[in-house]
Amino acid sequence: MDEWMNYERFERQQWHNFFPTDTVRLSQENLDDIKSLNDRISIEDVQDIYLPLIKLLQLRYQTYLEWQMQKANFLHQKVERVPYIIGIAGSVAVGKSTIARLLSILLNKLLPDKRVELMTTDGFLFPNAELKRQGILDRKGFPESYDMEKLLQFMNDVKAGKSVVKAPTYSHQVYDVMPDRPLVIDHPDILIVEGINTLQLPSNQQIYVSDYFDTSIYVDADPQLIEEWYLQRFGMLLNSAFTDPDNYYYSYSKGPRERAFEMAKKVWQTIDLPNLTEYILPTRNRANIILHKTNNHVVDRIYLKRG
Ligand SMILES: Nc1ncnc2c1ncn2[C@@H]1O[C@H](COP(=O)(O)OP(=O)(O)O)[C@@H](O)[C@H]1O
Ligand SMILES: CC(C)(COP(=O)(O)O)[C@@H](O)C(=O)NCCC(=O)O
Repeated sequence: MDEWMNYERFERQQWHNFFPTDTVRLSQENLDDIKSLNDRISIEDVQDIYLPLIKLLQLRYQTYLEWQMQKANFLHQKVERVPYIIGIAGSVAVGKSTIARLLSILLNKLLPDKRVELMTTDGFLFPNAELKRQGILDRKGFPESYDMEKLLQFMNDVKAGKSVVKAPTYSHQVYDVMPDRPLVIDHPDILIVEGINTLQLPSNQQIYVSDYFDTSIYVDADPQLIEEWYLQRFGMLLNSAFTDPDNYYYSYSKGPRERAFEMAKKVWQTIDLPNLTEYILPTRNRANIILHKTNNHVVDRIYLKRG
């Protein structure tokens, strides 16, 4: 069966024409925020792709608020403010967290009176010590390496409107979870949840994390390009490790650079690529929206699920 049959496909120019963004002026402050997030993000992409996407998300959000009100009236309940949750999935290093942060800047611009928060599911990985104990350190990122029960409980608490919910965090530099640095989510209007596993069915649970999503986005690209982006990011991690003995990559940064890159290439080939092929890519067509990227992270087409 054609896995694309329930999607409509839009080319870049066509997508841009749905919402000619000459009408939205990004302030210098917005541009500075975007550039400080990642100075390689193309502002043309922001105008052509992400602003129309934000407009679409805004329309979905308005419908959601309306539905919350209708439902409460029907059930004779008080209208509660329930966070709207946007999920972002895709391979390691495809650019999920960059897009998540960009969307949060743009949502703040378009909906200044709404509070937007951001979290990543990396924090729900088991600590390295536990992965070692189970003999699965080389399976980091695979479904069994996450505490999915804890993640589902987190999603449930947020959707139930609990006011202060803590999420554990992860550091790429330390290469481990940071139990002392939880992220506090305090009843946002919109929560963006980003992670490779956000559209997966946990192996030992019956609930999908995405059951809590009001919109889901899958970021897609050719695995060969993603490998390139993975190695570029590795290069940046290596550069910043040089002066920091606590950094996981410190010893690699002191040795020959080619050796470090050989190691990173091997990690991509033996861990992240098989994870993409076996567990992440098969979740692609659960997403409402698929963003397809080509060279230099440029989005060349977008798919919208019908209905
Ligand atoms: N739009 C973009 N333009 C340029 N570089 C990008 C863009 N998005 C991501 N990157 C770079 O690609 C690499 C992977 O991005 P990241 O957001 O860390 O991916 P993920 O969260 O999916 O692992 C990083 O080095 C990041 O700076
Ligand atoms: C922590 C991660 C699973 C999360 O992925 P990301 O935030 O990069 O999308 C990944 O970065 C990772 O560490 N994978 C294990 C193999 C590796 O070192 O790349």
